[in-house]
Parts: sequence; structure tokens; C-alpha cells
Amino acid sequence: MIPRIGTGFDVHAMAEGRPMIICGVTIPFEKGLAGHSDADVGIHALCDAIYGALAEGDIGRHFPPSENTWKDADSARFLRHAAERIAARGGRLANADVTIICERPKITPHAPAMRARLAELLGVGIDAISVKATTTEQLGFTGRGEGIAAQAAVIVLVPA
Ligand SMILES: Nc1ccn([C@@H]2O[C@H](COP(=O)(O)O)[C@@H](O)[C@H]2O)c(=O)n1
Ligand SMILES: C[C@@]1(CO)OP(=O)(O)OP(=O)(O)OC[C@H]1O
Repeated sequence: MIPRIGTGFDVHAMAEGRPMIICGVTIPFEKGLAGHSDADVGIHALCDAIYGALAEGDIGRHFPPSENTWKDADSARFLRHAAERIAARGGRLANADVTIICERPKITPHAPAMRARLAELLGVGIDAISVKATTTEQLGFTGRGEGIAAQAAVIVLVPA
């Protein structure tokens, strides 16, 4: 097997009256994230990292925002698809590392549940999945609480 790296990045704006769903976990918070789907910024970055590792485009190619089917869609659907693409190539996910960038909500208390959910969706052990967080020291749109960013990196092993 040969290792292929992939990276992903996503941003969603904060919005009133929406759930705050990050890495498949609903977090109690006064706002949520706006998007065409459920706006799970962590899963979207992770999907893009996997598609990138496979050189199979990005989440918008597989799930176009122009298609009403994906309105308010559970992003678990997208991550399962990314996992299926790894399997279709005869590969396996070696590891994934997701970073959530925001001041609030605090992510660390939810990181164990997030890791467990992502591992379940990807069909890998929890040790293969990392979820961590950082602020931007109150700078920029994340610092002002206008939105949340996420970045992800993966190593996918594929047959030579
Ligand atoms: N939304 C966040 C942001 C950060 N954390 C945790 O706090 C630590 C310190 O953050 P800095 O940006 O000051 O480096 C960070 O390492 C995380 O453990 C968090 O849980 N949720
Ligand atoms: C996930 C999709 C699905 O329509 O919609 P959004 O929730 O807007 O999320 P984004 O990260 O902008 O990716 C684009 C779309 O593929």
C-alpha cells in the first residue's frame, strides 16, 4: 500500500435558530451554523481531505449545493460516501486529524464523542481519529464569533 495525503478546509457562518453540529455531534449552544446541508464544518473538511487524498474532487462535486436533495442533509451521509470511495479503491484510512477553529463553543469537552462518531462513520478504530481545537486569539471572523472554520488532514493507504 502507498500513503496518500489529503487536506481539507471549510467555513460556515454562525446563525440563529440552527443546531450546532460539529463532527457529527450536536453541541448545546445559543447559535448554530448556516449552510445548505446541516453545515457540519468538521465533517465537510474531513470529506474534502479524503476526496483530496484520492484525487476525486471535493464535496461539492459529489453533493452539489445546487441539488435540493442535500438541503439540511445529515453530513454523516457525506462522510459515509467518502469512506465508500476509499473502500472502492481498495484502500484504508490510516489516520485523520481535524482541527476546529473558533472561540466558542469549547470543543475539547466534546472531542471524545466527536472522535467516536467519526470513527464509527469511517469504520475505523478511534485511535485513528483526532479532533482538536484552537482559537484565533479573538482575531478575524472566527475571533468575532461570526463563523467557524475547520481543517483536516488524512493519510489514506491505497494499493500501489
Ligand atoms: N473552541 C475551542 C478553542 C480552544 N479550545 C482549547 O483551548 C486550548 C487553547 O486554545 P488557544 O487558541 O488559546 O491555543 C486549545 O488547545 C484547546 O484545547 C477548545 O476546547 N475549544
Ligand atoms: C455540503 C454541501 C451540500 O450541498 O452544502 P453546504 O452545507 O453548503 O456545505 P459546504 O461546505 O459549503 O459544501 C458544499 C455542499 O457540497
